[in-house]
Amino acid sequence: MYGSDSVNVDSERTAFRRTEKKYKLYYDSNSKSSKKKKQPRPVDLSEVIDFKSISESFARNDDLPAGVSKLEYHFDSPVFCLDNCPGFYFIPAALSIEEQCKWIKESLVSFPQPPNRTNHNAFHGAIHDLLNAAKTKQMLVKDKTEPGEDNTIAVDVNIHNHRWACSEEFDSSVNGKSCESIPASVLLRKLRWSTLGLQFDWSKRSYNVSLPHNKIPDALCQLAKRMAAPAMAVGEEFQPEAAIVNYFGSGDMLGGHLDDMEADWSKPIVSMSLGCKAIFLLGGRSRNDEPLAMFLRSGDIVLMCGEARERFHGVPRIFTDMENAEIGSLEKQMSAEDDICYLEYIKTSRININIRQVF
Ligand SMILES: O=C(O)CCC(=O)C(=O)O
Ligand SMILES: [Fe+2]
Repeated sequence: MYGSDSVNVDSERTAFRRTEKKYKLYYDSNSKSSKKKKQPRPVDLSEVIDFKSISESFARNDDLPAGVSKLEYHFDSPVFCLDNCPGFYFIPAALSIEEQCKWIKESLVSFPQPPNRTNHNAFHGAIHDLLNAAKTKQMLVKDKTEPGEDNTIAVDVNIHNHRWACSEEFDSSVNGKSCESIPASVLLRKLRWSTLGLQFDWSKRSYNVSLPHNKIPDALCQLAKRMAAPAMAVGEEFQPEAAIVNYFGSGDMLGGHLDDMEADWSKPIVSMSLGCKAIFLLGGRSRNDEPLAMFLRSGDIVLMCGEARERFHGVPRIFTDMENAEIGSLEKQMSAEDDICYLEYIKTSRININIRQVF
């Protein structure tokens, strides 16, 4: 899926890699060394397909650009298809602002909770309550104290060999013992993925059904079933069994890949975008095929099934600047005091939840 081959083996000679480089965030080399704030290298976005403007012009005058069709499907939002890419569906603004906020919060609060795994498991083991710990400025303390020894640090949670401690109370020289500590805010910033439902084992590139897991939460299941419907055969219902939540910060990208670990490719992957706007690349069966670039905004849904699942795809860029991020309505919706931590996070981040039927 996101195997390291996606960027390393894939040389810059492939069309996919060249397009990734075209849109990737680079800083101008001379501005980096200067005292001035570093400036992103300007990028030409004129070839990026914009389904928001396609949708707006369709609503105004029933007009669609060549190669784009609208599916005859009774849905609140229009469902667009690409004529030369069967199995690919784009539903712009499919989620209301309220739904977007709900799923941003869930992605930060409950989705990274064990038994769901995250990229932090490999180094830190299971971490509980990350968002709350970041909100209350705690540190993850890896304690070298032997079990049973006295411990004077304020302890809020005690899991395995690490625990949350208040930053003010934490002193690495407590008891003269060396402790490793990492601010929860740093761990939250470095959260890259979490897996829901059946757990995906990245090292084996397969689902490991023996790992403990919870079912996909009911509300997410219902949403995925509803959104998958335009891509399902008549009379069939999508069965959400696993989901991967991707977290992107400024400069992060998801290299070109195929999602090929699910048994039945006729079933769609339901992929929802939250937060800052991104560029999505939809390539062909080979990395040598020139990919199409399109914007993904908060609330957009993409479905990929059938032939579309054989196409390389990836996310080379997210936009975190005010002008391009396009999260004004989200910011307004999250302006309440209680939501500040989510707002601070999402102002410079994108979250993607993609839901899969595994069997
Ligand atoms: O972030 C996205 O929009 C795409 C995610 C994706 O392709 C994946 O997780 O397999
Ligand atoms: Fe993917």
